[in-house]
Amino acid sequence: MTVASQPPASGHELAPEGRIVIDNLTKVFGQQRAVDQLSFTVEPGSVTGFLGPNGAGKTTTLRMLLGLIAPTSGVATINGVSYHELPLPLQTVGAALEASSFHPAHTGRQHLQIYAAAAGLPSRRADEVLDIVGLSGAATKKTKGYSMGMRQRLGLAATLLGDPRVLILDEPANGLDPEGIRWLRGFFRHLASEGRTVLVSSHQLAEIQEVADRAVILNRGRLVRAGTLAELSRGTSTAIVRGPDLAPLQQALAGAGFTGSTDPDGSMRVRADELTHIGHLAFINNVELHELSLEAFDLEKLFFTLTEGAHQGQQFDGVDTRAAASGGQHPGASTGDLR
Ligand SMILES: Nc1ncnc2c1ncn2[C@@H]1O[C@H](COP(=O)(O)OP(=O)(O)OP(=O)(O)O)[C@@H](O)[C@H]1O
Repeated sequence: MTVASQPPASGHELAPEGRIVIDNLTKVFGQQRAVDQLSFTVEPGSVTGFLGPNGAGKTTTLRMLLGLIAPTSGVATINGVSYHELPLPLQTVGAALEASSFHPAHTGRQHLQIYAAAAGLPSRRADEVLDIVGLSGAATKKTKGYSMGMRQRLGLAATLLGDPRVLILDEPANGLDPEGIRWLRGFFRHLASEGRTVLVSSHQLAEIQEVADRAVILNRGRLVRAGTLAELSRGTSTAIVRGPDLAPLQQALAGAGFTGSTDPDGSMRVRADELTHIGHLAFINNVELHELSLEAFDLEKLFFTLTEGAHQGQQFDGVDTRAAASGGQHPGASTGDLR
């Protein structure tokens, strides 16, 4: 598959092709601020997870981006213009916002041919996109006999019909088994390596960690954090410290500006990207350690830390971890906020 060459939009030649810009976007439904002064950028050549719990405002944001509803204020652009101003929208953006429904008596090929015809695309595109998603073997099979994984692939195939530079997909990993997730990861990477923009919304954070290299995290309509997964993990890693008497170390850590909490079993969880400083403080304070380890990065845990402060342990320095996560610093920490 090759990247579609798009003519630059007249008057917007400077806007990088495939870039999505959400700028101060707000949507109010009655008393509800579904999306609240949201700003972030999605760059081409990457897979970006658009993450948030149910009701965070993901779908509302994507609907505004795709021109399906009007913002209360702010703008959402693709290639520097709103969706309605795109000269070739279907060849620029492929989107699947809700779980695709298929006519059960149609074959996969027929389903795609209908979409291709509606978009003014040649019928042969149906077979080309079936091939791209690995469904050629099921082209003549009725969709009622498709597995969940095959349905997901068929939905993806439909978004690829116009060979778009930008892909916007809602929960594409839903219902996929580990093999399906592995395939999806390779597929997204391939699309991104061709220079496409892949924006994938999900509340399944563990799955997104497998497929995305960047993430935009949303909660209650507002941006919580945006960056590469590596950047997001920096400054939010947790060191686990165990020992028979950690009180002197806890005091030393708080004095050195570390934040964290103590668990009921006496162990400590300390915000840190590496262990040298903590190990040194333990050494100079004569504190016996039974464990000093870094917890593996887990997007799901990060998300709950950022949005709810899910860890229930007692804060040992009085600093709310959410404050630290949204800009506070401790030695070796980075906010990871790219905006
Ligand atoms: N047309 C509407 N009228 C009134 N309220 C709405 C409308 N659409 C969305 N909302 C509200 O806006 C908030 C954000 O909803 P949205 O569907 O964008 O969230 P989401 O992050 O996509 O959630 P989910 O993962 O459940 O799809 C919710 O509180 C929802 O009830």
